[in-house]
This record gives sequence, C-alpha cells and structure tokens, in this order.
Amino acid sequence: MLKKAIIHATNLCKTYSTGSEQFHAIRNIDLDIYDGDFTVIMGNSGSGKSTLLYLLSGLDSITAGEVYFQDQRIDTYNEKEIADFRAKKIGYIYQSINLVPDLTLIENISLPSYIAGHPKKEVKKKALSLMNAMSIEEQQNRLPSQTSGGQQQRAAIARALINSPDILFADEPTGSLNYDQGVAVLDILTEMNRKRQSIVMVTHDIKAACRADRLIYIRDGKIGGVLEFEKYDATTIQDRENVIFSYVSGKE
Ligand SMILES: Nc1ncnc2c1ncn2[C@@H]1O[C@H](COP(=O)(O)OP(=O)(O)OP(=O)(O)O)[C@@H](O)[C@H]1O
Repeated sequence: MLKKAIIHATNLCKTYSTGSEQFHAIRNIDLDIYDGDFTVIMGNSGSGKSTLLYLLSGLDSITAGEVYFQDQRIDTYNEKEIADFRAKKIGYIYQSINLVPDLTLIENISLPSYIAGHPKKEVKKKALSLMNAMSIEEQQNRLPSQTSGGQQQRAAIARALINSPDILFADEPTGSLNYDQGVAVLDILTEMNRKRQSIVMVTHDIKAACRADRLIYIRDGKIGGVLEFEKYDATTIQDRENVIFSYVSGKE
C-alpha cells in the first residue's frame, strides 16, 4: 500500500542565536512523516531530535524551509492560525509530563477540550473513556502528586488525545519511567497506532524504538539514515532490538 505523507518538510533549518553565536541545530532536512505510521526519531544527545519535533509540530518557528501538514503549509501561519492548528490537529507528550499540579487528573485531561470550547458533558465522557483505556479511572480525582509517574504519564497521553489529534508527538515519553511503567506506556501507544493513530516519538531507548514502523536517525542536525520495519510484533522484538542496536552502534 502506498503511504500518504501527513507531514512534508523541505529544506528544514533551525538556527539558534545566543548572543553573537549561532548554532545550526537542524540543517537542510527533507522529510516525510507518513499517515498511520509509528515513526521513531533517534540520535545522540544534542543531535537535534527535540528541535525537529518542535518544528514538525509547529511548536517552534523554523529558520528556513517549508512545512506542510496534510498538504497545507503551516510555517507561514500567523499566531492565531498556529494556535488553532496546535489545539485541533496535534497532541504533544512532553518528557517532563507537565501536568498542572493543582488540577486533578481528570481536570488536567479535560483542559484542552474545554479550551477548544467543547460541551462539558461531552468532555467528561471522552476524558473518562480515555482514562478507562489507560487504566487510571480510579485516580481521576487525585492530584498529580498523589499518583505514580506512570499514572501521570498516562494522564499526559490522555490529555494529548482528548481533542482527537491527527498526529501525536511524544518526546521521550518513557524517559522518566521505570521499566514496567515504560512498557505499559509503549503498549498504549502501540495499541493506539494499531487503530491508525499517527505517532512520532523521540527516544534514546532501543526497546521503545522497537515499536517503530520507521526509524529516523538524526546526526548533527541532519538525517543520518532511515530504517523501515513491518508493524511491531512482540514475538520478534529480540530480532528487531538486535537490528536497531547494530544500526545505531554503527552510526555512533
Ligand atoms: N533555545 C536554544 N538556544 C540555543 N541552543 C539550543 C536551544 N535549544 C537547543 N539548542 C541546541 O541545539 C542542539 C539540539 O538540541 P535538541 O534539544 O534538539 O537535541 P536532542 O537531540 O533532543 O538532545 P537530547 O537527546 O539531549 O534531548 C543542542 O546542541 C542544543 O544545545
């Protein structure tokens, strides 16, 4: 089946300026992200992975190039258009989880949907169904500080999904979790991807990278290579882990 690009980026550049110094974090990247794929971005620390995620998701402005989302150019959007785009089209999971500390889990999850102006009853129903899918329904009325890191991360995933985004971006979603919590989060993402949710995930973890249909390796702000896989199958994870391990080791 021919894959359709949900994101198409050409000649993507990001230069950070600090004082008189300039740092070229992303250098002339051409990249397509495919609809329905579980795309993983790997690379050394400082290679530009988070920056790339910010640019592809419209969370930060590009220095040069063009970014298209579902064939619509987004890098020329004004502030209102980009805020609207972020609220409706994308979900974003941050490594630091970032829940509002004095809101309960269900309030945190519901917040983006209230902001988008959806009716209260509808929001609650959707939030509860997401919490149920993430097995955190029982913790709905607790503050983030009264739940585990894994439960908080699952709430952050639910929050990213509440407005049914066309694509979900995740920056090291298992980075702050222990092994079992990490696997639970990856299983949720894999399950969502099976239901055709497009996902782009940055990770350092080879076990997490095994969930990918496509692995993009970033080196010094450029694409260092791309690996393509069949859909994830738990029975072949060891083979895939070996393939990714030798690929990544060869790149470092
Ligand atoms: N706001 C900024 N100002 C200046 N330089 C920055 C800024 N943000 C990032 N950088 C630099 O750009 C480069 C890429 O950063 P980025 O966070 O994208 O890397 P990364 O691959 O995600 O790293 P890590 O795996 O450590 O999270 C790094 O050298 C970083 O120091």
